[in-house]
Amino acid sequence: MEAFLSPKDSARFIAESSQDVLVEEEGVRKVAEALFDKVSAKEFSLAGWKSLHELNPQAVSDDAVNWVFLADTLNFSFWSEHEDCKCLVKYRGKMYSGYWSLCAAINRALDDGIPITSAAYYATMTLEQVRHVFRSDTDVPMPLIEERHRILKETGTILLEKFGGSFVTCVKMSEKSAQKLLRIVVENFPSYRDEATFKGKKVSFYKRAQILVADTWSSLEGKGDGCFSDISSLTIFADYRIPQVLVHLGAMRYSDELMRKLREGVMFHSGDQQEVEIRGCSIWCCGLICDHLLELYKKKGQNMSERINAVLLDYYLWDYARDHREDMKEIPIHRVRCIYY
Ligand SMILES: Nc1nc2c(c(CN[C@H]3C=C[C@H](O)[C@@H]3O)cn2[C@@H]2O[C@H](COP(=O)(O)O)[C@@H](O)[C@H]2O)c(=O)[nH]1
Repeated sequence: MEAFLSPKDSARFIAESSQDVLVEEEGVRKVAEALFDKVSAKEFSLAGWKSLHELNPQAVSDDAVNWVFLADTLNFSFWSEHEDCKCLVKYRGKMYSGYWSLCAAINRALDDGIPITSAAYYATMTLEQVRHVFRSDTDVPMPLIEERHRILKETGTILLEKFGGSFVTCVKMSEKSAQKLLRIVVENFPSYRDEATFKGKKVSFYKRAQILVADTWSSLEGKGDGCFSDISSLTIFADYRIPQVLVHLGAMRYSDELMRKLREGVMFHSGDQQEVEIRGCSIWCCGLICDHLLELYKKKGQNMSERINAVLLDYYLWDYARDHREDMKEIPIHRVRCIYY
């Protein structure tokens, strides 16, 4: 059976023949220049994963790694039909939305004595128990709750049967290689197989698998079993926020026809040509921004390959998108209900 192209090779192939999404070279250059001074900021650092996000586990521990595995197994599809009518989770007096509503629900369960990050528990949860743990504090439930239940059962059972119930086993098997861990995840956990066919070729994005490797790296602070020698080989994580911010910043552009569909709130399906073009061009665009940033520093005699990679660029742009919702409201997200992002 023909193998899937890697996310990086998929992105190159998609960007080369994309019809409705364009990577703007001039825009890429401008974004790289604008980020030049940001690279040394905490928002562009590995430490930012903990210091900027109170819901992320702060310890370096097996429990933290299993927290990350649970969160990234369910890290998909939080967008709501109406911005003012969405799932919110209240945790320690603060309301959280989107991805952070998932993290708040996980931490709320742990505080209530529910061992939600233990595979032995989540592999056998009933749908009612899943609804309770991930309940919203508004009357809008978290999207795709039935799918989340199915995936918890499937993923928890595999982790118990093949890896002793702990994602730490997978991390140790990866022998400090991000690509090896990525392969272990995609080969063993079906819900992470974020793949498509584009113009006759088998392409991959592996958004949740790649962010799982990245969040594991961050949680372990890039040390010990998390000292991945090839962390820079990962791409950004093709979700629905990164494309929005790239278009907002002028590094990427949609055709008039695609922009019209996005503005009308048209629903796309995972694997549609325009959806694949949005995701593939986002990955390719961010790879060019990274290359340009490294080049700018190289011209100043500085090798920044330890400080600039797609993971840190992604985290920075995703957090930027979070903090600039209002400024970006003219650029609609592309709407897909799927388990991949
Ligand atoms: N590319 C990229 N996509 C990311 C993340 C994260 C969470 N990462 C945090 C954890 C540590 C880092 O420091 C980040 O702060 C979630 N997502 C995706 O976004 C969407 C949710 O968006 P909204 O509805 O606005 O919450 C959904 O597809 C989800 O899968 C990321 O980092 N990069």
